[in-house]
Amino acid sequence: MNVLKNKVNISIIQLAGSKPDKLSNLKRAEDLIKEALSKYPKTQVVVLPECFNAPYSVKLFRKYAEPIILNDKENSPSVYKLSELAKTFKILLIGGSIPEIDLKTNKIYNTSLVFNSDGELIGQHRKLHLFDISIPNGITFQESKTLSAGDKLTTINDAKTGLNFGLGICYDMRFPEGAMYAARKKNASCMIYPSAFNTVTGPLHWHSLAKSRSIDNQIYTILCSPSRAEEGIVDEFGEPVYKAYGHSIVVDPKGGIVCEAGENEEILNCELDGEFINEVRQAIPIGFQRRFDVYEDVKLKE
Ligand SMILES: NC(=O)CC(=O)C(=O)O
Repeated sequence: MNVLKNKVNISIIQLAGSKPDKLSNLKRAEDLIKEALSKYPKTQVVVLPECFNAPYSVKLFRKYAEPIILNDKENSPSVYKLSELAKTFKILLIGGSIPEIDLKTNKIYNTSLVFNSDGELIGQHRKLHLFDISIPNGITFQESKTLSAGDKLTTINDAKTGLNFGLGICYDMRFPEGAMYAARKKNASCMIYPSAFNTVTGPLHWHSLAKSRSIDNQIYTILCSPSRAEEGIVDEFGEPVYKAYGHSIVVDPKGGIVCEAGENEEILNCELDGEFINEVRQAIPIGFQRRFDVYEDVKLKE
């Protein structure tokens, strides 16, 4: 089966770590999307990083959270802006992630929204695996203190670009089942993870995880991070809350790095090529060679 019929051109925007002013974060995203399209006019898909509209901070998620209401600039300014940008620039926009409040339950989620080139919301992923870790002399982060976890895997098929992809957020990439489900069950050609690793876990695992998700499933893996400012991501008092790793990256189905950013604000651009996926799968046909007679099939539910 042809996993991706036509080549798809994608720009990955390594935005500056978010500042306390939400509207200026949205404006910065708009400016860099404009820049991406003027530098790379063939761009069909744009990806933004995790928590691109607010400081990445357990204490601040609730303060910055907004409900997902369409066409409501006042109450859902980020949702409004993402839809407008997708429509204005005629792009499939993977809108990083934003803190979301569910007004029925009052719960907060870390949510990625996807808009097609008509500005329609075609997908929504709530971070499934919350980033709760404690590395001695390294970093402690407990998203579950204020966030709730999503309860669904997400794959999205965009009819206009022909891109069929799995979507996860950051820590989700550490759990291979999401990528396996997207690639094996849903025929996805890539996994896209808006992310924000840090300067402790980034050097440890960022590249290896991107390569693993690609090699295991013979798909493209796209990680989009905020840039690493000297002072890191700060709160409204200028206190550092998080230092993002940077190094946004695209890994191909063979495990090769297609492009990688440094630590500063930067725009990556490349093409996703379905023919290359086919070539890799023919050369190393692991898709047909699984030994479910020896080990049980992984129970990937619909
Ligand atoms: N920020 C995250 O969700 C994940 C992360 O930094 C890591 O897994 O490391």
